[in-house]
Amino acid sequence: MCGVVALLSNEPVNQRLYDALLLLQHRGQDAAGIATLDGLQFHMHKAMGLVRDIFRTRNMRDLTGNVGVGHVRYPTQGCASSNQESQPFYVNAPFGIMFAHNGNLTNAEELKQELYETDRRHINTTSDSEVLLNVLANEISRVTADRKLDADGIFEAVSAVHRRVRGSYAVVALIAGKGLLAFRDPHGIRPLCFGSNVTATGEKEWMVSSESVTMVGLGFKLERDVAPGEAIWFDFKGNVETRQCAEHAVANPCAFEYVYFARPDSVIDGISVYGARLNLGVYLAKTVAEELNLMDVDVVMPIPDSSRPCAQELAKQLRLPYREGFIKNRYVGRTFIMPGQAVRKKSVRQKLNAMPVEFEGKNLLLVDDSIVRGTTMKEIVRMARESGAKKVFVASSAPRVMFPNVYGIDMPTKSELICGDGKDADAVAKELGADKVIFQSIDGLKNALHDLNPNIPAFDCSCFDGVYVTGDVTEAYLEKLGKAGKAAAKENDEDDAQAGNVE
Ligand SMILES: O=P(O)(O)OC[C@H]1O[C@H](OP(=O)(O)OP(=O)(O)O)[C@H](O)[C@@H]1O
Ligand SMILES: NC(=O)CC[C@H](N)C(=O)O
Ligand SMILES: [Mg+2]
Repeated sequence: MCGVVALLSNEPVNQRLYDALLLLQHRGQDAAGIATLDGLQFHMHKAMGLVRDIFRTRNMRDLTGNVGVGHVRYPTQGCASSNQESQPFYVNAPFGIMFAHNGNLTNAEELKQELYETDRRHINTTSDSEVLLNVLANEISRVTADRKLDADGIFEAVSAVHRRVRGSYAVVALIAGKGLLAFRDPHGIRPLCFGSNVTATGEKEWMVSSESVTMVGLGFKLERDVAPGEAIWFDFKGNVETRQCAEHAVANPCAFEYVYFARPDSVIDGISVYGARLNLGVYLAKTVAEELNLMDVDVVMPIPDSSRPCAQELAKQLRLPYREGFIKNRYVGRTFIMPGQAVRKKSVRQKLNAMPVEFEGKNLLLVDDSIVRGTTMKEIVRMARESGAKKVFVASSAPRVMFPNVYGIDMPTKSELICGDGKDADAVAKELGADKVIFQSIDGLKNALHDLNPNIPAFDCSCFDGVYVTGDVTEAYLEKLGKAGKAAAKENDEDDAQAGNVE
């Protein structure tokens, strides 16, 4: 999962793009970048690392201009440790395009070949985002071969992109001298919204962003989500046009955004992420009440951070005391989105500390938002026992994660998932060393989200139910992805070992 943002104003945007990226940091911790456009000249600074470490005053000073795009990266394809693959990406023709992408293409390999053989375009990295940019550039080139670029031409190009590209993509693209384009894949798997503000001189300025939290943080009014398949064109003359560019657009937003990825204070496709997490607690409480004798539970305890709203609501529903027993070191980032398994493991230990007073002699019901590889929960159960817990029950607000995710969450192989081999809850409990493990049901997850926006026909729940909404994901593709994922994981672990990040 990555974060994208774009700003179009009549005032400088560098500082505000930086502020927006800080608010999107939870979506990607590996690399970040900002590009601005000043007249016809792009300025860019991108590097590996966290936003606050990458941008120095001298970099910020160089990012002049009143329009720009930004990106925080959590790699899903290509090389995690290469600055070459951090975003924004740039192509100089047609016009000069600066581009940022959140998502993952499922036909990137075929497109790469097609781009070379047919469109005579070379892709120099292993990033699918560079592929997507070149498809877009090629289609804009084709449309403008014999006419000037206008909104119709832009929308025609995006329609062609939708016809050629499969997978998930939420995109912002800045075209030199022309305008700012935003579009979302026909299933709307990854989030994208836009908002506006009035500047000191009374002119309207625009922001496009992965999450609405940036609108609130920067004083913009959220207009709405970009619809699945829709494109929005903000030209530099001040016109804004929107069009549905997909033939069969249907909303299938990713359920995992609500479970874990997005910030709780964002609203995605009309659903408050915080509200979704509370409601997941309501449904999870029902399952817990069926499967556990509540007399056996002394306290409900969250695993900070993401599970807190769910755990609080669950405790309220079950009329059980809620206690914080794990204290989080606020200087350690999210562990799930770190690229190597060894460093993830080490970080869980650095990140969470148990307070014995909340554990000694007690039966705990630990609540986490998800158990994916089991890295977090294995350590947590061990720490709970070491701190004197009597019984350790575990509940997960997400169902069992059994299938790889191909739409922008880095879990490409079944073998790395604790439930990838179909393990049931009892077998998971054994592996984690817990007395019992209870998972949310898939219906519980779907209902918890549907309750909050019945207009969404279906959510992408592929990592839970194996249903891939784009319809093109084959066993052969998953096998190939698995192999690439394993190789990347090995490389990341080796890099971490070399850098001394792990023992
Ligand atoms: O089973 P695993 O593979 O360990 O993955 C699941 C865990 O990872 C995430 O936490 P993370 O530390 O990334 O972020 P958080 O602080 O937002 O909870 C998530 O909230 C779970 O705790
Ligand atoms: N998580 C994402 O959105 C990643 C974007 C792109 N696929 C990359 O690997 O850089
Ligand atoms: Mg967590």
